[in-house]
Amino acid sequence: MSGLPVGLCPPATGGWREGDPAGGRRWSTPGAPFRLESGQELPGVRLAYQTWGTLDAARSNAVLVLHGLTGDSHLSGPAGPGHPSPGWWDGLVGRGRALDTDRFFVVVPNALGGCQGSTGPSTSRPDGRPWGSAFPRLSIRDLVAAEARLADELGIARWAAVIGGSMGGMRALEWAVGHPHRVARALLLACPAATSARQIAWTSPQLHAIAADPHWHGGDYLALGCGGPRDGLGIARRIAHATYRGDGELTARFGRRAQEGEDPGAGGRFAIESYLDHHADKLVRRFDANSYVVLTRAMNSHDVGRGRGGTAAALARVTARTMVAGVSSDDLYPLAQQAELAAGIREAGPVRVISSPHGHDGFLVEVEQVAALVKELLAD
Ligand SMILES: CC(=O)SCCNC(=O)CCNC(=O)[C@H](O)C(C)(C)COP(=O)(O)OP(=O)(O)OC[C@H]1O[C@@H](n2cnc3c(N)ncnc32)[C@H](O)[C@@H]1OP(=O)(O)O
Ligand SMILES: N[C@@H](CCO)C(=O)O
Repeated sequence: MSGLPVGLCPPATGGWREGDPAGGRRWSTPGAPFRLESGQELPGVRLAYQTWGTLDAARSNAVLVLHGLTGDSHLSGPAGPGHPSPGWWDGLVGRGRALDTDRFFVVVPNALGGCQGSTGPSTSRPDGRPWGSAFPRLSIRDLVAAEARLADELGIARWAAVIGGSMGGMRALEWAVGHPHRVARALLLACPAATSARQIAWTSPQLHAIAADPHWHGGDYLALGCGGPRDGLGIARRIAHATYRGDGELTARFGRRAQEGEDPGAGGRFAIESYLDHHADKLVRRFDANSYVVLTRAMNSHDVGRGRGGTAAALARVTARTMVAGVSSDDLYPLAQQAELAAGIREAGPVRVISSPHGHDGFLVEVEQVAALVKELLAD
C-alpha cells in the first residue's frame, strides 16, 4: 500500500456502498475455488441476482439478461432500499411485456467483479480484508464462467434466451460462442466481436485518472478506511459519458449554452460541463472505483476469437437463433462492428438498427425499441 496518510483521505461514508439485501437480491452460494482464464484462482465466487416470473417444471423458460459496465441486477422497478437508481431497463419486464413474466423466468445477475453484491474487489478475502489491489484481473470469459455456475446452481441447463448490451452484449456473445448448447436464442446489442483500439484508447485516460488520484492508494483505499479516488472516478465518468452520447444530441440539448447563472468566459461552466459534472457525481455515489477498473479491463480483454482460431471461427460456433442490433448514432460501438457479428453468425439476420440520437447509451434509453426486438426474438 502507498499514498497519503489515512487522515487525508475523504471519509468512507456518504459515497458508494454495496447493495442492501432488502432490495430483493439473492445470492448464489459461494462455490468451490474458481479458476480464471489467467490461471489465477478466486477462493470462491458469489453472484448477486434478481429474478422475475417463475421457472417452469422443465426449466426451459429462463432468460438471462446481462447489464452494461455500471449496471446491476436491478433490471426493473423503482429506486428503493438497496437500489440507488430505478431499473436500467424498466418497463421491459412484467405481465404482457416483452419479457412476459407469465411466460418467462428472468434472471439478472450483477457481474463478477461488480459492486452490487457479487464477488469483486470491494468484497472480502477469506481473511476478512477487502480484496482491493489483490483482486485478480478478470476477462469477459471469467464473468460468463461465473454466470454458468449460477445457471448450474439454478438447474438451468439451457437458456431460452441470453440478452445483453455493451458489456452485457460481450457476455451474451461469449455465452453463445463458448456454451452454444446452453443458449437457444441471443440478442447482442451494441457490442463488438473484439474491443477495438479506439475503444481501448478511450479507457486509457479513464484508468490513468483513477490511478492518479492520491486517494487511490494503489487500489487499497477500502482497507485503509477511506472513501477512495472520487475525483479520479468522476473524471473517468466524464470522459466515458462524453463517448456514450451522440454528437447531434449534445449539440441539440446543450450547444454552446452557458450553465444557468454561470459565465464560461469568467470561470463558469458551459451547460454540457455541468451535465457531465452531474453524471460524474451520480456515478461516484453509486459505484466502486476498483470495480470500475476491473470491469473496464475485462471489457478491454474482450476478443471472442482469442484461442479459438480467430473471430470467424469463433462466430461459426454459434447455434442460437441470434439477433444483432446497434444504435444508429453510436460512434463508440459503431454499426460496422455489429455488421461483422451478423455476417459471421449463421442464424443471425441482418443487423437491426435502433434509431436514436443518444449514441451508445441509446441501447439503454430506447427501451421501447429494445422491447420490440426482444418481443420478436421470443415470439414463438
Ligand atoms: C437512471 C439510472 O441512473 S440507471 C442506474 C443503473 N445504471 C445503469 O444501469 C447504467 C446505465 N445508465 C446510464 O448510463 C445513464 O444513467 C443513462 C443512460 C440511463 C442516462 O440516460 P438519460 O435517461 O438519457 O439521462 P440523461 O443523460 O439525459 O441525464 C439526465 C440527468 O442529467 C441532468 N442534467 C441535464 N442537464 C443538466 C445540466 N445542464 N447540468 C446538470 N445536470 C443536468 C438531469 O437533471 C438528469 O438528472 P437525474 O438523472 O439525476 O434526474
Ligand atoms: N452508460 C452505460 C454505458 C456502458 O455500457 C453504463 O454506464 O453502463
